[in-house]
Amino acid sequence: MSTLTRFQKYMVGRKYLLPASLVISAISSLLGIIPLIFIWLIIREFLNPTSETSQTLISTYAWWAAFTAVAGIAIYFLALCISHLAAFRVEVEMRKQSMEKIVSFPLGFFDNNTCGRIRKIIDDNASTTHMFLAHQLPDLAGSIVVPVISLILIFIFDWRLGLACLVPLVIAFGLMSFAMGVRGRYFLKMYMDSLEEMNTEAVEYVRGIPVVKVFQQTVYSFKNFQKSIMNYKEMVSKHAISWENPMTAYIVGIHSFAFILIPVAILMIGNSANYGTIIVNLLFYILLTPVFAQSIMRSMYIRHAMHEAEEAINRIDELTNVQPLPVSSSPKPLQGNEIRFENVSFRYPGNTEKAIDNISFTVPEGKTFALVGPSGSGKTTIARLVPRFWDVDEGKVFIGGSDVKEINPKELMQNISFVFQNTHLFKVSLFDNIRYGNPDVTHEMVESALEKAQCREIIDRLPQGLDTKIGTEGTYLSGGEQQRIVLARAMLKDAPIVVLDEATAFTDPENEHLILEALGKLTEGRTVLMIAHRLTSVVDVDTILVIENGKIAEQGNHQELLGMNGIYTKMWNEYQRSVQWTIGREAAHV
Ligand SMILES: Nc1ncnc2c1ncn2[C@@H]1O[C@H](COP(=O)(O)OP(=O)(O)OP(=O)(O)O)[C@@H](O)[C@H]1O
Repeated sequence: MSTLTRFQKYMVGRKYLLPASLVISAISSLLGIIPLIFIWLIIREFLNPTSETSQTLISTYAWWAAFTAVAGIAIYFLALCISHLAAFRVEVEMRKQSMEKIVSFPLGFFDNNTCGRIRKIIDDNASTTHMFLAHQLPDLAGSIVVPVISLILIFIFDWRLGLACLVPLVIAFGLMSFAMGVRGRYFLKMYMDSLEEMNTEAVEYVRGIPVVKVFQQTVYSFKNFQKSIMNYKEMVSKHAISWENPMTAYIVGIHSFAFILIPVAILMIGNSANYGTIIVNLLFYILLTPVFAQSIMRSMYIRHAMHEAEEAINRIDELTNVQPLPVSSSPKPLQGNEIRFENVSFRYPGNTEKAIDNISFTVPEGKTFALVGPSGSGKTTIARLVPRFWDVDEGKVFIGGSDVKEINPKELMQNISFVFQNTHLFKVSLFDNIRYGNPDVTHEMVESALEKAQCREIIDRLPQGLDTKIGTEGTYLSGGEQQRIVLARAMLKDAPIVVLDEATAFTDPENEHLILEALGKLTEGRTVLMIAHRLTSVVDVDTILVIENGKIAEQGNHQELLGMNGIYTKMWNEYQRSVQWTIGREAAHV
C-alpha cells in the first residue's frame, strides 16, 4: 500500500481516482462471487426440492446469478476506466515533475547523465507505472476481496470439505510465495539494472555507428553493448531455469485439490444419512476452489507487478534526487563584468583527484584570456565554473565583484554567452533557432546577427531563408556552419561576458576563417574567457593561462610566455612542427 501512497504525489488534483478505482473494483469482485452462491442454490433446489414452487425459485436464482454476473462485469469496466484515468494522470505528472526538477539541476549534471539515459529512465519507468495502474490496479482490490470472501465461504458451507480442498493449495502457495518473495525482489532489482545498462549501451552503440563504419570495425568493437546483452541473457536464463521446480510443484498442487476433496467427501457420505447435502456442498467446492486458487495466484502476480511499479518510482526518484544549486535569498547585483577566481579548487562528484587545484586569476573587464594546456588539464572545468555548471569546493568565483553563488541565476545567465564545442540546433526554423525563445527579437535583428556571424551565404542558400526548418528536407548544415549559427545566437544575446570553447579545431580552412571572423566580432569589447585548441588563435589575446594538472603553470601574453622558455614554448614548438607536417610523397617536395 505504501507504493500506492507514493503514487498519490503524482495525482495532482485527482487524488480520489486511485481509491475510487480500488473501491469500485472491490465491489465488482464481490459481485463476481455471488453467482456461485446462486448456482449452488439452484443445484440444491434441483437435487433436493424444498417446496412445490421450486421451479419458480430456480428461475429466480438463475436471473439473480445472471444479473450479478453482468453487474460485476459492468462495474469492473467502470473501475478500469477510472484506473486508466489515474494511470494517464500519473504518467503525465511523472514526466512533467521529473522534467521540472531536471531543468533546475546544475548544468554539470548533464555531463554525467546523457540525454539518452535521462529519457530512457523517465520514459520506461513512467510507462511501467502506467501499465500497473491502468491494468493491475482494478485487480489489486479483487486480489484481496476474492480470497477473503472465498475463504469465509469455504468454512461456512462445510469446514471439513473446506479443509480438504485447502491442504494442497496451502502447500502449493506456500512454496510459490516463498520462492517469489525471496528471489522476486532480488531478481527484479538485477533485472531492471541490467535492462537499464543494456538500454544505455544500445543508445551509445547507435550514436557510435558512424565511427564504427568509418573505421571498418565490427559490432565487437562495442564490447560494452555486447557484454550488457550477454549479462542480461545469462541473468534471465538463470532465473527462468531456477523457477522450473517451484513452478511445476505449484501447478501440480493447485490442480490436485480434488485428490483430497473427493476421498474426504466419499468418507463423509459413507458416515452420513444426509448424503444429498454433502453432494451439493461438494459441487459448490468444486466450483469455488479454482476461483479461490486463481485469485491467490493473481494476487501473487499483482504483488510482483507492484514491486515493479515500486522499483520504477525508486528509479525516477533516484534520477531526480539531485539537489539544485542553492539560490541566494538576497541576490547581489553585478557591478561590472570582470571575472575573478580566488583560490578555487574543484573535484567532480565521485572522483578522488581534484580537477582544478587552488587557481587564482582575474580577467579584467573587456579583456580576453585564453586557457591552453594538455588534454585533461582542467581548462573546460575552469570555463564551466564561471556560469555555475557546478559550485566550487574551495575558494570563490566572482563576476562583476559578486560571488557567482550570490548572483540571481537568471541574471548570471543573461550576462554570459557560453559557446560550447558541440553545438545544438533545434528542429525549428533558423529564425527560431537564433532568437531562442525571445519573443522581442525581430527578423531584422536576426538578420544583422547572422550577418556579423558570417552566415549570409548560408541564409541565401536555404530554400525559405530564415524560415527554413533546420534538419528537415535536406536542410542540414555542416559542423562549421552550425558553429557560425550558434555564434549568431550568442551575438544576438549580446551578453557582456563570453565564455567559449574555441570551435575551429575540426573545421576546414574556409570555415575556420569565417568562424574566426565571427569570433572576432562576438568578442569585441567584451570580457572573454576562451579555451584554445590552436595556439595561432591565442597569439593576440591579452593573457594566456597555461593549465597543467589543474594548476596555472605559466601566464602572460604570447611573447612573454615564449621568453620563459617553459611549457608554453614547448607547446608552441610542437604546434609549429605539426602545422608544417604533410602527408606522404608531397612532404618530400616541401
Ligand atoms: N563530468 C565529469 N565527471 C568527472 N570527471 C570529469 C568530468 N569532466 C572532466 N572530468 C575530469 O576532470 C579533469 C579535467 O578535465 P577537463 O575536461 O576540464 O580538461 P580539459 O583540459 O578541458 O581537457 P580537453 O582539452 O581534453 O577538453 C580530467 O581528469 C577529467 O577526466
